[in-house]
Amino acid sequence: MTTIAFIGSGNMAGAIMGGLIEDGYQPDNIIASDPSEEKLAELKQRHGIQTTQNNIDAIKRSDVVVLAVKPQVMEQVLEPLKATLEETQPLLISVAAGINQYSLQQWAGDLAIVRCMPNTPSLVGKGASGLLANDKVSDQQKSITEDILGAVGLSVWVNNEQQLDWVTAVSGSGPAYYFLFMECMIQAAKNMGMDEEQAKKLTLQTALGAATMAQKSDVEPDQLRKNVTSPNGTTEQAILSFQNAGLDKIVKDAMEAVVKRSEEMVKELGAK
Ligand SMILES: NC(=O)C1=CN([C@@H]2O[C@H](COP(=O)(O)OP(=O)(O)OC[C@H]3O[C@@H](n4cnc5c(N)ncnc54)[C@H](O)[C@@H]3O)[C@@H](O)[C@H]2O)C=CC1
Ligand SMILES: O=C(O)[C@@H]1CCC=N1
Repeated sequence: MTTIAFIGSGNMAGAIMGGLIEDGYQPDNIIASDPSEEKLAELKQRHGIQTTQNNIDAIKRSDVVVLAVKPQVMEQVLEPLKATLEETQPLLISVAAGINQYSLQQWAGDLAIVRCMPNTPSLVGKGASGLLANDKVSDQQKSITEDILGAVGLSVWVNNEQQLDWVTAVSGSGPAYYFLFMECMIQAAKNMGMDEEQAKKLTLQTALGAATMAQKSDVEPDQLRKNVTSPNGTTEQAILSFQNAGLDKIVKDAMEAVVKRSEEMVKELGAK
């Protein structure tokens, strides 16, 4: 079985590791590397995986290296690892937002690199990832990448960096939009006087029910919405309220802001 090292073992790495183990991946074949003893102890206790504070040691023992540190520290994290990476030639998968293939190749060396944009629902096997390979990635390495990300949800290959920015706007950042919407619904229900626990239970089940219906049904989301919206009924008033507030523009602006920030990050943090 392929051994996977995670360089950086925070939220995103933890979500992928958790999803892999949930899917039956051997914990012995996962190595979490992180400076935080506390995070490593928690991961070891929860998943029984191998842990280390030594990135080089983790790389030497693995076939696939997942880079899951914050974009702001990627360059400094890779600098002391470049020689080992070039020597051992693992498949490198970076999940960092705003760090493009060019920068990764400059900092990590001449390797097979997949730039991946995953999302945190990977933790519960419902991840959605975009993948961009450089020309060093073989078909076999593509299929290993698909197996890893496939174990935690669905994945799609894209052809260029711009398409990966679009993936970031849809699914990378997307879970946060739905969480925000849940927060707003729970708060509004509380303001009406509903018990918080009840509001939370009903809101989450409604989100799950709507997503499951949209995924399982052949009917498009707009028709599913119309099916809930009786003429002159209650839902119609909510939909009108959203439309009058310009919800379509609000969502469009938010997603365009993600793409803009991704492009800015490439300029701010990328290799010159
Ligand atoms: N959180 C999310 O929803 C998503 C995050 N990402 C990307 O994933 C990456 C990680 O994000 P999060 O997991 O949210 O951040 P995080 O802060 O939870 O995790 C980063 C981890 O890197 C560790 N770290 C710092 N310096 C290190 C070093 N020298 N060696 C090894 N580990 C080191 C930190 O201790 C921390 O545990 C980012 O680049 C982000 O753009 C991508 C998609 C979604
Ligand atoms: O907010 C971020 O920068 C990361 C990338 C996508 C989701 N979280």
